[in-house]
Amino acid sequence: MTEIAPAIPESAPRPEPDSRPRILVADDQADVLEALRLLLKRDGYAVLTAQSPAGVLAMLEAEDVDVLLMDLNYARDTTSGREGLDLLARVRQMDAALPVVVMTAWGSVEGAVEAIRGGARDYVQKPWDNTRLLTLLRTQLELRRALKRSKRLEQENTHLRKSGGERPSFLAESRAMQAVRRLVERVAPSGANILITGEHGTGKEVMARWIHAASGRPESPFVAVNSGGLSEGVFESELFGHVKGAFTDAKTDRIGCFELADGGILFLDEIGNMPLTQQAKLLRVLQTGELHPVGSSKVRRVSVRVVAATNADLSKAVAEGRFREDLLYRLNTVEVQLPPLRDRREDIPLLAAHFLAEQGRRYGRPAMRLSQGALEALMSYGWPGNVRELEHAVERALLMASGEEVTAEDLLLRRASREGPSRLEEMTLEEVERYLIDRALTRYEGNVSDAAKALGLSRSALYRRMQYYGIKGAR
Ligand SMILES: Nc1ncnc2c1ncn2[C@@H]1O[C@H](COP(=O)(O)OP(=O)(O)OP(=O)(O)O)[C@@H](O)[C@H]1O
Repeated sequence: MTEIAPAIPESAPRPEPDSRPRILVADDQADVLEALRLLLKRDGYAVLTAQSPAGVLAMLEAEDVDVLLMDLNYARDTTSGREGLDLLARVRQMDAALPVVVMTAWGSVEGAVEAIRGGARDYVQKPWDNTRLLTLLRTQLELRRALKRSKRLEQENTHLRKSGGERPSFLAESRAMQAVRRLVERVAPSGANILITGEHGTGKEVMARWIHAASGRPESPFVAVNSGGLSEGVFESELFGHVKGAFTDAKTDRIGCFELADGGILFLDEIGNMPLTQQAKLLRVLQTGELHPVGSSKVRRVSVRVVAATNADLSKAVAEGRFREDLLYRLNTVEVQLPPLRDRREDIPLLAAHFLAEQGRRYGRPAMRLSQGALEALMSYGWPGNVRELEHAVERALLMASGEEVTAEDLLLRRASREGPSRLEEMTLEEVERYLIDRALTRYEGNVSDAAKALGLSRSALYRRMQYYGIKGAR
Protein backbone atom coordinates (compact mmCIF):
# COMPACT_ATOMS: atom_id res chain seq x y z
CA MET A 1 0.00 0.00 0.00
CA THR A 2 1.47 3.35 -1.00
CA GLU A 3 0.82 6.39 1.05
CA ILE A 4 2.37 9.62 -0.15
CA ALA A 5 5.07 10.50 2.34
CA PRO A 6 5.29 14.19 3.19
CA ALA A 7 8.28 15.65 1.33
CA ILE A 8 11.34 17.11 3.05
CA PRO A 9 10.58 20.76 3.69
CA GLU A 10 12.52 23.35 1.71
CA SER A 11 11.55 26.87 2.61
CA ALA A 12 8.25 28.69 2.70
CA PRO A 13 9.19 32.28 1.93
CA ARG A 14 6.29 34.56 2.59
CA PRO A 15 6.45 38.07 3.99
CA GLU A 16 5.80 37.92 7.72
CA PRO A 17 3.69 40.73 9.22
CA ASP A 18 5.34 42.87 11.93
CA SER A 19 4.90 40.72 15.02
CA ARG A 20 6.14 43.26 17.60
CA PRO A 21 3.61 44.08 20.34
CA ARG A 22 1.92 47.39 19.59
CA ILE A 23 1.75 49.94 22.39
CA LEU A 24 -0.04 53.26 22.30
CA VAL A 25 1.51 55.89 24.59
CA ALA A 26 -0.56 58.97 25.42
CA ASP A 27 0.74 62.10 27.12
CA ASP A 28 0.41 65.79 26.30
CA GLN A 29 4.12 66.44 26.87
CA ALA A 30 6.30 65.83 23.84
CA ASP A 31 9.46 65.15 25.88
CA VAL A 32 7.70 62.49 27.96
CA LEU A 33 6.41 60.84 24.78
CA GLU A 34 9.86 60.86 23.24
CA ALA A 35 11.53 59.35 26.33
CA LEU A 36 8.92 56.57 26.48
CA ARG A 37 9.10 55.97 22.74
CA LEU A 38 12.86 55.35 22.92
CA LEU A 39 12.61 53.15 26.01
CA LEU A 40 9.80 51.00 24.63
CA LYS A 41 11.23 50.72 21.13
CA ARG A 42 14.47 49.42 22.63
CA ASP A 43 12.41 46.83 24.54
CA GLY A 44 10.90 45.47 21.28
CA TYR A 45 7.63 47.39 20.97
CA ALA A 46 6.11 49.06 17.94
CA VAL A 47 5.26 52.43 19.51
CA LEU A 48 2.31 54.63 18.54
CA THR A 49 1.79 57.98 20.25
CA ALA A 50 -1.04 60.43 20.94
CA GLN A 51 -1.02 63.81 22.70
CA SER A 52 -4.71 64.27 23.51
CA PRO A 53 -7.75 62.19 24.49
CA ALA A 54 -9.19 62.74 21.00
CA GLY A 55 -5.90 61.56 19.51
CA VAL A 56 -6.08 58.37 21.61
CA LEU A 57 -9.61 57.57 20.47
CA ALA A 58 -8.76 58.23 16.82
CA MET A 59 -5.69 56.01 17.05
CA LEU A 60 -7.66 53.18 18.66
CA GLU A 61 -10.27 53.46 15.89
CA ALA A 62 -7.62 53.10 13.21
CA GLU A 63 -4.98 50.81 14.65
CA ASP A 64 -4.63 47.46 16.29
CA VAL A 65 -3.17 48.10 19.76
CA ASP A 66 -2.08 45.50 22.34
CA VAL A 67 -1.64 47.78 25.33
CA LEU A 68 -2.34 51.45 26.17
CA LEU A 69 -0.07 53.44 28.46
CA MET A 70 -1.77 56.78 29.19
CA ASP A 71 -1.31 59.81 31.33
CA LEU A 72 -4.29 60.98 33.40
CA ASN A 73 -3.72 64.74 32.87
CA TYR A 74 -4.01 66.50 29.54
CA ALA A 75 -4.52 70.20 30.36
CA ARG A 76 -1.33 71.88 31.51
CA ASP A 77 -1.07 72.53 35.25
CA THR A 78 -3.97 70.32 36.26
CA THR A 79 -3.52 67.22 38.32
CA SER A 80 -7.14 66.22 38.91
CA GLY A 81 -6.88 63.46 36.33
CA ARG A 82 -10.48 64.12 35.25
CA GLU A 83 -9.81 64.11 31.48
CA GLY A 84 -7.81 60.93 31.90
CA LEU A 85 -10.60 59.16 33.80
CA ASP A 86 -13.15 60.22 31.19
CA LEU A 87 -10.85 58.97 28.47
CA LEU A 88 -10.43 55.67 30.31
CA ALA A 89 -14.21 55.21 30.39
CA ARG A 90 -14.44 55.87 26.62
CA VAL A 91 -11.61 53.44 25.90
CA ARG A 92 -13.30 50.74 27.99
CA GLN A 93 -16.50 51.25 26.01
CA MET A 94 -14.60 50.80 22.76
CA ASP A 95 -12.59 47.75 23.80
CA ALA A 96 -13.09 46.36 27.28
CA ALA A 97 -10.35 43.78 26.76
CA LEU A 98 -7.58 46.30 26.01
CA PRO A 99 -5.13 46.48 28.93
CA VAL A 100 -4.69 50.07 30.09
CA VAL A 101 -1.86 51.25 32.34
CA VAL A 102 -2.19 54.80 33.68
CA MET A 103 0.52 57.27 34.63
CA THR A 104 -0.23 59.57 37.54
CA ALA A 105 1.50 62.60 38.91
CA TRP A 106 3.81 61.85 41.83
CA GLY A 107 1.84 61.58 45.05
CA SER A 108 -1.66 61.46 43.51
CA VAL A 109 -2.55 57.99 44.73
CA GLU A 110 -6.29 58.79 44.72
CA GLY A 111 -6.13 59.27 40.95
CA ALA A 112 -4.49 55.88 40.55
CA VAL A 113 -7.06 54.20 42.79
CA GLU A 114 -9.91 55.78 40.85
CA ALA A 115 -8.35 54.69 37.57
CA ILE A 116 -8.05 51.10 38.77
CA ARG A 117 -11.71 51.24 39.83
CA GLY A 118 -12.50 52.56 36.37
CA GLY A 119 -10.94 49.52 34.72
CA ALA A 120 -7.23 50.35 34.37
CA ARG A 121 -5.11 47.25 34.96
CA ASP A 122 -2.16 48.94 36.66
CA TYR A 123 -0.50 52.31 37.24
CA VAL A 124 2.92 53.97 37.48
CA GLN A 125 3.83 57.21 39.14
CA LYS A 126 5.88 59.86 37.39
CA PRO A 127 8.83 60.00 37.24
CA TRP A 128 8.66 56.32 36.45
CA ASP A 129 11.13 53.60 37.15
CA ASN A 130 12.11 52.04 33.80
CA THR A 131 12.47 48.48 35.05
CA ARG A 132 9.18 48.49 36.90
CA LEU A 133 7.37 50.04 33.94
CA LEU A 134 8.73 47.49 31.48
CA THR A 135 7.92 44.59 33.82
CA LEU A 136 4.33 45.61 34.38
CA LEU A 137 3.76 46.25 30.69
CA ARG A 138 5.14 42.82 29.86
CA THR A 139 2.83 41.22 32.42
CA GLN A 140 -0.18 42.95 30.85
CA LEU A 141 0.88 41.85 27.38
CA GLU A 142 1.28 38.25 28.44
CA LEU A 143 -2.15 38.29 30.05
CA ARG A 144 -3.61 39.79 26.88
CA ARG A 145 -1.91 37.12 24.74
CA ALA A 146 -3.10 34.30 26.97
CA LEU A 147 -6.67 35.58 26.76
CA LYS A 148 -6.47 35.98 23.00
CA ARG A 149 -4.95 32.53 22.63
CA SER A 150 -7.69 30.86 24.62
CA LYS A 151 -10.37 32.67 22.62
CA ARG A 152 -8.65 31.72 19.39
CA LEU A 153 -8.33 28.09 20.44
CA GLU A 154 -11.99 28.02 21.33
CA GLN A 155 -12.87 29.24 17.84
CA GLU A 156 -10.33 26.98 16.14
CA ASN A 157 -11.86 24.03 17.93
CA THR A 158 -15.31 24.89 16.69
CA HIS A 159 -13.90 25.30 13.23
CA LEU A 160 -11.95 22.09 13.24
CA ARG A 161 -14.97 20.21 14.49
CA LYS A 162 -16.98 21.71 11.66
CA SER A 163 -14.41 20.88 9.04
CA GLY A 164 -13.45 17.40 10.14
CA GLY A 165 -10.24 18.17 11.99
CA GLU A 166 -8.18 15.03 11.53
CA ARG A 167 -5.69 14.60 8.74
CA PRO A 168 -6.74 11.62 6.61
CA SER A 169 -4.22 9.46 4.80
CA PHE A 170 -3.93 9.95 1.07
CA LEU A 171 -3.73 6.64 -0.75
CA ALA A 172 -2.41 6.66 -4.30
CA GLU A 173 -0.71 3.90 -6.28
CA SER A 174 -2.00 4.19 -9.86
CA ARG A 175 0.08 5.55 -12.72
CA ALA A 176 -2.34 8.44 -13.13
CA MET A 177 -1.67 9.48 -9.54
CA GLN A 178 2.12 9.17 -9.79
CA ALA A 179 2.43 12.43 -11.75
CA VAL A 180 0.12 14.15 -9.27
CA ARG A 181 2.18 12.81 -6.44
CA ARG A 182 5.48 14.06 -7.88
CA LEU A 183 4.02 17.52 -8.53
CA VAL A 184 2.60 17.83 -5.03
CA GLU A 185 5.81 16.66 -3.38
CA ARG A 186 7.64 19.39 -5.26
CA VAL A 187 5.27 22.27 -4.54
CA ALA A 188 3.95 21.52 -1.05
CA PRO A 189 6.96 23.02 0.76
CA SER A 190 7.16 26.08 -1.50
CA GLY A 191 4.46 28.20 0.08
CA ALA A 192 2.85 28.81 -3.34
CA ASN A 193 -0.93 29.04 -3.65
CA ILE A 194 -2.38 25.86 -5.11
CA LEU A 195 -5.61 25.20 -6.98
CA ILE A 196 -6.86 21.61 -6.81
CA THR A 197 -9.34 20.60 -9.50
CA GLY A 198 -11.28 17.39 -9.88
CA GLU A 199 -14.78 15.93 -9.91
CA HIS A 200 -16.85 15.62 -6.74
CA GLY A 201 -15.40 13.14 -4.25
CA THR A 202 -11.99 12.73 -5.93
CA GLY A 203 -10.19 13.68 -2.71
CA LYS A 204 -9.51 17.40 -3.09
CA GLU A 205 -9.84 18.15 0.60
CA VAL A 206 -7.69 15.15 1.59
CA MET A 207 -5.09 16.41 -0.86
CA ALA A 208 -5.23 19.90 0.71
CA ARG A 209 -4.65 18.42 4.18
CA TRP A 210 -1.81 16.36 2.81
CA ILE A 211 -0.21 19.51 1.32
CA HIS A 212 -0.44 21.06 4.77
CA ALA A 213 1.27 18.04 6.33
CA ALA A 214 4.02 18.24 3.71
CA SER A 215 4.40 22.02 3.87
CA GLY A 216 7.19 21.89 6.42
CA ARG A 217 4.92 23.59 8.96
CA PRO A 218 2.52 20.82 9.98
CA GLU A 219 1.90 22.51 13.34
CA SER A 220 0.66 25.69 11.64
CA PRO A 221 -3.11 26.17 11.28
CA PHE A 222 -5.18 24.49 8.57
CA VAL A 223 -8.59 26.09 8.28
CA ALA A 224 -11.18 24.75 5.84
CA VAL A 225 -14.11 26.81 4.67
CA ASN A 226 -16.79 26.09 2.12
CA SER A 227 -16.28 29.36 0.35
CA GLY A 228 -18.85 28.69 -2.35
CA GLY A 229 -21.69 28.09 0.08
CA LEU A 230 -21.65 31.31 2.07
CA SER A 231 -24.51 33.73 1.72
CA GLU A 232 -23.75 37.39 1.16
CA GLY A 233 -24.60 38.15 4.79
CA VAL A 234 -22.14 35.76 6.41
CA PHE A 235 -19.31 35.78 3.89
CA GLU A 236 -17.34 38.71 5.32
CA SER A 237 -17.93 37.83 8.92
CA GLU A 238 -16.85 34.20 8.30
CA LEU A 239 -13.69 35.10 6.38
CA PHE A 240 -12.66 38.40 7.95
CA GLY A 241 -14.38 38.26 11.37
CA HIS A 242 -16.49 40.91 13.04
CA VAL A 243 -16.40 43.08 16.13
CA LYS A 244 -19.00 43.09 18.87
CA GLY A 245 -22.00 45.16 17.87
CA ALA A 246 -21.20 45.14 14.12
CA PHE A 247 -24.73 43.79 13.55
CA THR A 248 -27.62 42.65 15.72
CA ASP A 249 -26.35 39.10 16.29
CA ALA A 250 -22.73 40.11 16.85
CA LYS A 251 -22.73 39.67 20.64
CA THR A 252 -18.96 39.20 20.84
CA ASP A 253 -15.89 39.74 18.68
CA ARG A 254 -15.30 36.94 16.22
CA ILE A 255 -12.02 36.01 14.56
CA GLY A 256 -12.42 35.28 10.84
CA CYS A 257 -10.98 32.30 8.94
CA PHE A 258 -8.18 34.40 7.45
CA GLU A 259 -6.88 35.33 10.88
CA LEU A 260 -7.37 31.81 12.21
CA ALA A 261 -5.25 30.56 9.30
CA ASP A 262 -2.55 33.21 9.80
CA GLY A 263 0.85 31.59 9.26
CA GLY A 264 -0.75 28.47 7.78
CA ILE A 265 -3.16 27.30 5.10
CA LEU A 266 -6.67 28.51 4.34
CA PHE A 267 -8.51 25.86 2.32
CA LEU A 268 -11.20 27.48 0.20
CA ASP A 269 -13.45 24.70 -1.01
CA GLU A 270 -15.98 25.07 -3.85
CA ILE A 271 -14.30 28.28 -4.96
CA GLY A 272 -15.99 28.07 -8.38
CA ASN A 273 -19.36 28.74 -6.75
CA MET A 274 -18.31 32.01 -5.16
CA PRO A 275 -20.37 34.98 -6.38
CA LEU A 276 -18.52 37.81 -8.15
CA THR A 277 -19.06 40.32 -5.33
CA GLN A 278 -17.37 37.95 -2.89
CA GLN A 279 -14.58 37.21 -5.36
CA ALA A 280 -13.72 40.94 -5.42
CA LYS A 281 -13.48 41.06 -1.61
CA LEU A 282 -11.35 37.94 -1.50
CA LEU A 283 -9.03 39.24 -4.21
CA ARG A 284 -8.41 42.47 -2.32
CA VAL A 285 -7.22 40.57 0.75
CA LEU A 286 -5.03 38.25 -1.31
CA GLN A 287 -3.43 41.23 -3.05
CA THR A 288 -2.76 43.33 0.04
CA GLY A 289 -2.55 40.81 2.90
CA GLU A 290 -4.76 43.26 4.79
CA LEU A 291 -8.35 43.01 5.98
CA HIS A 292 -10.94 44.73 8.13
CA PRO A 293 -13.24 42.73 10.40
CA VAL A 294 -16.89 43.73 9.84
CA GLY A 295 -17.71 46.81 11.93
CA SER A 296 -14.08 47.80 12.45
CA SER A 297 -11.97 50.23 10.51
CA LYS A 298 -8.76 48.77 11.87
CA VAL A 299 -6.46 47.09 9.42
CA ARG A 300 -5.29 43.57 10.31
CA ARG A 301 -2.39 42.04 8.45
CA VAL A 302 -2.27 38.33 7.68
CA SER A 303 0.14 35.94 5.99
CA VAL A 304 -1.93 33.08 4.62
CA ARG A 305 -1.28 30.46 1.99
CA VAL A 306 -4.42 29.67 0.04
CA VAL A 307 -5.20 26.21 -1.26
CA ALA A 308 -8.46 26.37 -3.23
CA ALA A 309 -10.52 23.55 -4.72
CA THR A 310 -13.16 23.32 -7.38
CA ASN A 311 -14.89 20.81 -9.60
CA ALA A 312 -15.78 23.49 -12.12
CA ASP A 313 -13.77 24.49 -15.17
CA LEU A 314 -12.58 27.91 -14.00
CA SER A 315 -11.13 28.94 -17.39
CA LYS A 316 -14.55 28.42 -18.86
CA ALA A 317 -16.11 30.34 -15.97
CA VAL A 318 -13.68 33.19 -16.68
CA ALA A 319 -14.60 33.17 -20.38
CA GLU A 320 -18.29 33.33 -19.42
CA GLY A 321 -17.69 36.21 -16.99
CA ARG A 322 -18.60 34.15 -13.90
CA PHE A 323 -15.12 34.10 -12.41
CA ARG A 324 -12.51 36.86 -12.18
CA GLU A 325 -9.41 36.18 -14.20
CA ASP A 326 -7.18 38.14 -11.79
CA LEU A 327 -8.44 36.00 -8.91
CA LEU A 328 -7.81 32.81 -10.86
CA TYR A 329 -4.19 33.89 -11.40
CA ARG A 330 -3.79 34.54 -7.69
CA LEU A 331 -5.11 31.08 -6.85
CA ASN A 332 -3.58 28.84 -9.49
CA THR A 333 0.11 29.54 -9.09
CA VAL A 334 0.21 25.75 -9.24
CA GLU A 335 -2.71 23.64 -10.42
CA VAL A 336 -3.13 20.05 -9.31
CA GLN A 337 -5.66 17.98 -11.27
CA LEU A 338 -7.08 14.95 -9.52
CA PRO A 339 -8.24 12.35 -12.04
CA PRO A 340 -11.67 10.73 -11.57
CA LEU A 341 -11.61 7.27 -10.00
CA ARG A 342 -12.65 5.60 -13.28
CA ASP A 343 -9.31 6.80 -14.74
CA ARG A 344 -7.24 5.27 -11.93
CA ARG A 345 -8.88 1.93 -11.34
CA GLU A 346 -5.64 0.43 -10.01
CA ASP A 347 -6.31 2.45 -6.83
CA ILE A 348 -9.71 0.81 -6.23
CA PRO A 349 -8.52 -2.35 -4.37
CA LEU A 350 -6.23 -0.28 -2.19
CA LEU A 351 -8.92 2.24 -1.31
CA ALA A 352 -11.60 -0.42 -0.80
CA ALA A 353 -9.35 -2.39 1.57
CA HIS A 354 -8.57 0.80 3.47
CA PHE A 355 -12.24 1.76 3.86
CA LEU A 356 -13.21 -1.80 4.80
CA ALA A 357 -10.58 -1.87 7.55
CA GLU A 358 -11.57 1.59 8.76
CA GLN A 359 -15.33 0.87 8.82
CA GLY A 360 -14.68 -2.61 10.23
CA ARG A 361 -12.99 -1.03 13.23
CA ARG A 362 -15.81 1.47 13.55
CA TYR A 363 -18.56 -1.17 13.51
CA GLY A 364 -16.64 -3.72 15.55
CA ARG A 365 -16.15 -6.11 12.60
CA PRO A 366 -12.38 -5.99 12.05
CA ALA A 367 -12.05 -9.32 10.21
CA MET A 368 -14.14 -8.37 7.14
CA ARG A 369 -12.73 -9.02 3.65
CA LEU A 370 -13.83 -8.59 0.04
CA SER A 371 -14.77 -11.62 -2.08
CA GLN A 372 -13.30 -11.98 -5.56
CA GLY A 373 -16.75 -11.20 -7.01
CA ALA A 374 -17.01 -8.02 -4.94
CA LEU A 375 -13.62 -6.87 -6.14
CA GLU A 376 -14.61 -7.50 -9.75
CA ALA A 377 -17.82 -5.55 -9.26
CA LEU A 378 -15.87 -2.64 -7.78
CA MET A 379 -13.40 -2.68 -10.66
CA SER A 380 -16.04 -2.63 -13.38
CA TYR A 381 -18.32 0.03 -11.92
CA GLY A 382 -18.30 3.62 -13.29
CA TRP A 383 -17.96 5.54 -9.95
CA PRO A 384 -19.68 8.80 -10.87
CA GLY A 385 -19.31 9.84 -7.20
CA ASN A 386 -15.62 8.85 -7.18
CA VAL A 387 -13.79 7.94 -3.95
CA ARG A 388 -16.57 9.23 -1.71
CA GLU A 389 -19.05 6.93 -3.43
CA LEU A 390 -16.63 4.02 -3.05
CA GLU A 391 -16.30 4.80 0.66
CA HIS A 392 -20.09 4.83 1.11
CA ALA A 393 -20.53 1.66 -0.97
CA VAL A 394 -18.01 -0.21 1.19
CA GLU A 395 -19.63 1.00 4.40
CA ARG A 396 -23.09 -0.03 3.21
CA ALA A 397 -21.78 -3.43 2.03
CA LEU A 398 -20.16 -4.08 5.38
CA LEU A 399 -23.51 -3.51 7.07
CA MET A 400 -25.32 -5.70 4.53
CA ALA A 401 -22.86 -8.62 4.67
CA SER A 402 -23.99 -11.55 6.76
CA GLY A 403 -20.62 -13.26 7.26
CA GLU A 404 -17.06 -12.05 7.23
CA GLU A 405 -16.96 -11.74 3.48
CA VAL A 406 -18.46 -8.86 1.47
CA THR A 407 -20.03 -10.23 -1.73
CA ALA A 408 -20.83 -8.44 -4.99
CA GLU A 409 -24.52 -8.48 -4.02
CA ASP A 410 -23.80 -6.71 -0.75
CA LEU A 411 -22.34 -3.82 -2.70
CA LEU A 412 -25.67 -3.00 -4.41
CA LEU A 413 -23.69 -1.31 -7.13
CA ARG A 414 -25.93 -1.90 -10.09
CA ARG A 415 -28.80 -0.18 -8.37
CA ALA A 416 -26.88 3.03 -7.99
CA SER A 417 -25.14 2.82 -11.34
CA ARG A 418 -25.23 5.31 -14.16
CA GLU A 419 -28.01 3.34 -15.88
CA GLY A 420 -30.12 4.39 -12.90
CA PRO A 421 -33.34 5.48 -14.57
CA SER A 422 -34.09 2.03 -16.05
CA ARG A 423 -33.78 0.57 -12.55
CA LEU A 424 -35.64 3.28 -10.73
CA GLU A 425 -38.20 0.86 -9.42
CA GLU A 426 -35.45 -1.03 -7.59
CA MET A 427 -34.17 2.05 -5.80
CA THR A 428 -35.28 3.57 -2.52
CA LEU A 429 -36.53 7.14 -2.52
CA GLU A 430 -33.30 8.32 -0.90
CA GLU A 431 -31.17 6.53 -3.47
CA VAL A 432 -33.11 8.23 -6.26
CA GLU A 433 -32.70 11.61 -4.64
CA ARG A 434 -28.99 11.14 -4.12
CA TYR A 435 -28.59 9.89 -7.67
CA LEU A 436 -30.38 12.92 -9.13
CA ILE A 437 -28.35 15.34 -7.03
CA ASP A 438 -25.08 13.70 -8.12
CA ARG A 439 -26.21 13.82 -11.74
CA ALA A 440 -27.22 17.47 -11.58
CA LEU A 441 -23.94 18.47 -9.92
CA THR A 442 -21.92 16.57 -12.49
CA ARG A 443 -23.94 18.09 -15.34
CA TYR A 444 -23.41 21.63 -14.05
CA GLU A 445 -19.76 21.00 -13.14
CA GLY A 446 -20.38 21.45 -9.46
CA ASN A 447 -22.22 24.75 -9.78
CA VAL A 448 -24.67 24.47 -6.89
CA SER A 449 -26.87 27.37 -8.01
CA ASP A 450 -27.39 25.87 -11.48
CA ALA A 451 -27.88 22.36 -10.12
CA ALA A 452 -30.42 23.66 -7.58
CA LYS A 453 -32.31 25.49 -10.33
CA ALA A 454 -32.43 22.36 -12.49
CA LEU A 455 -33.71 20.31 -9.55
CA GLY A 456 -36.32 22.91 -8.64
CA LEU A 457 -34.75 23.54 -5.23
CA SER A 458 -33.42 26.62 -3.50
CA ARG A 459 -29.65 26.77 -3.14
CA SER A 460 -29.85 26.27 0.61
CA ALA A 461 -32.26 23.33 0.28
CA LEU A 462 -29.81 21.66 -2.07
CA TYR A 463 -26.93 22.32 0.34
CA ARG A 464 -28.96 20.71 3.14
CA ARG A 465 -29.52 17.59 1.08
CA MET A 466 -25.88 17.49 -0.03
CA GLN A 467 -24.88 17.58 3.61
CA TYR A 468 -27.36 14.81 4.45
CA TYR A 469 -25.99 12.53 1.72
CA GLY A 470 -22.36 13.39 2.46
CA ILE A 471 -21.94 15.15 -0.89
CA LYS A 472 -19.49 17.66 0.46
CA GLY A 473 -20.18 21.30 0.85
CA ALA A 474 -23.04 22.31 3.05
CA ARG A 475 -22.56 24.19 6.32
N1 LIG B 1 -6.62 9.11 -1.99
C1 LIG B 1 -7.42 8.94 -0.95
N2 LIG B 1 -7.03 8.18 0.09
C2 LIG B 1 -7.87 7.99 1.14
N3 LIG B 1 -9.11 8.51 1.25
C3 LIG B 1 -9.54 9.27 0.24
C4 LIG B 1 -8.72 9.54 -0.91
N4 LIG B 1 -9.41 10.32 -1.75
C5 LIG B 1 -10.59 10.54 -1.17
N5 LIG B 1 -10.67 9.93 0.04
C6 LIG B 1 -11.87 9.94 0.93
O1 LIG B 1 -13.00 10.17 0.11
C7 LIG B 1 -13.89 11.11 0.69
C8 LIG B 1 -14.06 12.30 -0.23
O2 LIG B 1 -12.85 13.04 -0.30
P1 LIG B 1 -12.82 14.64 -0.30
O3 LIG B 1 -13.85 15.17 0.61
O4 LIG B 1 -11.41 15.06 -0.12
O5 LIG B 1 -13.28 14.89 -1.81
P2 LIG B 1 -13.53 16.28 -2.57
O6 LIG B 1 -12.94 16.12 -3.92
O7 LIG B 1 -13.02 17.39 -1.70
O8 LIG B 1 -15.10 16.31 -2.66
P3 LIG B 1 -16.09 17.55 -3.04
O9 LIG B 1 -15.79 17.94 -4.45
O10 LIG B 1 -17.44 16.96 -2.90
O11 LIG B 1 -15.78 18.65 -2.07
C9 LIG B 1 -13.31 11.47 2.03
O12 LIG B 1 -13.94 10.74 3.05
C10 LIG B 1 -11.83 11.08 1.92
O13 LIG B 1 -11.32 10.71 3.16
